[in-house]
Amino acid sequence: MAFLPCSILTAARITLYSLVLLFVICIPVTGFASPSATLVGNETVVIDDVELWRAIDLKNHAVPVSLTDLSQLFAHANALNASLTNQSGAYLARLTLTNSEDRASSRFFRINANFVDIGLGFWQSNQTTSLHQVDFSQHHDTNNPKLMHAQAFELTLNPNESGELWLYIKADHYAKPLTLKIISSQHFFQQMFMTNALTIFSIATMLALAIIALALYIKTRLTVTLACSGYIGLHGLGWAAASGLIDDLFNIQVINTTYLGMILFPFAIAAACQFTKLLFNMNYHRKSWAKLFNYVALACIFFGVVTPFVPFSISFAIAHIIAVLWVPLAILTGFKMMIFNDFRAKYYLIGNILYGASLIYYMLSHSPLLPAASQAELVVLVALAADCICILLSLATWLQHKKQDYSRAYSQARIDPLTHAGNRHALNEALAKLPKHYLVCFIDYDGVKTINDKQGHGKGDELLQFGTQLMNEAFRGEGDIFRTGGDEFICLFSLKSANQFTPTIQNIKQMITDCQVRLHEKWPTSGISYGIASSLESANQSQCLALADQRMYQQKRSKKTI
Ligand SMILES: Nc1nc2c(ncn2[C@@H]2O[C@H](COP(=O)(O)OP(=O)(O)OP(=O)(O)O)[C@@H](O)[C@H]2O)c(=O)[nH]1
Repeated sequence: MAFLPCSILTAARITLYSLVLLFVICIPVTGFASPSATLVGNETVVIDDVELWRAIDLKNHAVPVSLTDLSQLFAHANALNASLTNQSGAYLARLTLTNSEDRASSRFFRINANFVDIGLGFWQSNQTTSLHQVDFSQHHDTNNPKLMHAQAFELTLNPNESGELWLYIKADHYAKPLTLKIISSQHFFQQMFMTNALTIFSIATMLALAIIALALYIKTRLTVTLACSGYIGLHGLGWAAASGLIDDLFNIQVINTTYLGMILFPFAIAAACQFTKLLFNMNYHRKSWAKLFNYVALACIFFGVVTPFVPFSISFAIAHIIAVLWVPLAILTGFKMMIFNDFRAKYYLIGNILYGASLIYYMLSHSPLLPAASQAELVVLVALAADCICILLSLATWLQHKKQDYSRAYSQARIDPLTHAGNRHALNEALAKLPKHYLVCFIDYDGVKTINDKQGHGKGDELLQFGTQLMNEAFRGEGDIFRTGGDEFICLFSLKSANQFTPTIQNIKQMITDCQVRLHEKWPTSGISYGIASSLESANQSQCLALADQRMYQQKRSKKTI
């Protein structure tokens, strides 16, 4: 009986020690257990970044080149408890892969990272000893698919082949969860087409609109068009860089161009501030608003200059804080301007609401609220392209109204407000355009002073208006009439050849006689005195005008002496 409690105690001790030992052994085993994937048919496998990547000490390691390097790095790597979003540095992943098919299976491995300085894949098959290496680094991915907003490489597994895929990645910033998607060729090419087509279309739209705005600036020299070009163009260039398009097109080795998007963004917003200020004429109508936009623009330029010299994660944060502050400011401005009945606000507001909505989607896609939201960058990019179209439309509306204002001012400066005949300014322009052969007719109304004195100035005005109307009707299509003084008018007739002089002079005389008859019916005490001179009789226009004036006075004098 004494033995029993002792053996039970020992057994309990052994069991306890075994459990502790098992627990101690299991911790690292479960902690470092590699995820695995089995390739079946066309199925897409998604591996979450939290369970995939292990953090490597960034400073004390060399880029792995062999299986031994990989194993050693992996042994000292730290498991992650969180997503790689907003992290930076070097990470390693080990994944057990099995091709369950009896045929070779080709798969694309899509790593959800925009910015990648070093990206290496190593395939160690269980069936062979050689280590197959693939480089998907941004600078060396020449043999890999050119996929915007992410990195990808292809791997073909033999029938029923299995093994381990190692992934080594290093970057200054991971903007989103570093999910790994293993996709069949069929699905990958579809996705690649859509992603690249939409990205290139959106960026091309932005750059084309920026060129249009720049062309408008060259033609009009209006600063608002230059600010518009900067606003749209810098956004377009920024996205071309951030999406990887510039890297894929030009393969620039000096710098990793994907990082440039964040550096260009503050400058794009500085241009947007100036565009907004100029579009709504804030310098004249809303000076405090103009000041605010100037300060925001200056702050953006400051951050734009600073960003290349700070760690990229800070540049990334600065750019995103600017976006989060800018969009509500732009929407608020659009709303306010709509309240002030400003015609330019319509497109401006629509564009910024679209862009703002896409940014909310982008932020939700990086939060637990909307984890299923995908292709957030693409959504933002397409919305931004639509925003840029709206921005150019608001500029077009601005220019249209400016043109109308200009035409109004132009005609107001050339039209006599009482009679609506051309004024002296218009006469000078018309004289400059006269052909070789022309006729000048000087006209002066008779008895205006008497009408003014006896019936009042209003009646005198009516006489001048009625007389101009009569002559406009009579000369329509043949001559242009201008008011040069109180009751003095000049009519210019352009002729195609010298043999038109005689018939045209006859015609003018007949037309003025007809006008006189109708004028007399309404104003019996008034009349028209006129003198005609031709380019044939004079050496220049001044002589011709003086001759016509002289003849008009001769006629007026002869009337008075009768
Ligand atoms: N109602 C009116 N009168 C004007 C206007 N501009 C000038 N006048 C008058 O037109 C007259 C022009 O002077 P005159 O040509 O000497 O006057 P008139 O009575 O036509 O004399 P004759 O030409 O010699 O027949 C002056 O009395 C001006 O005050 C105007 O815009 N409206």
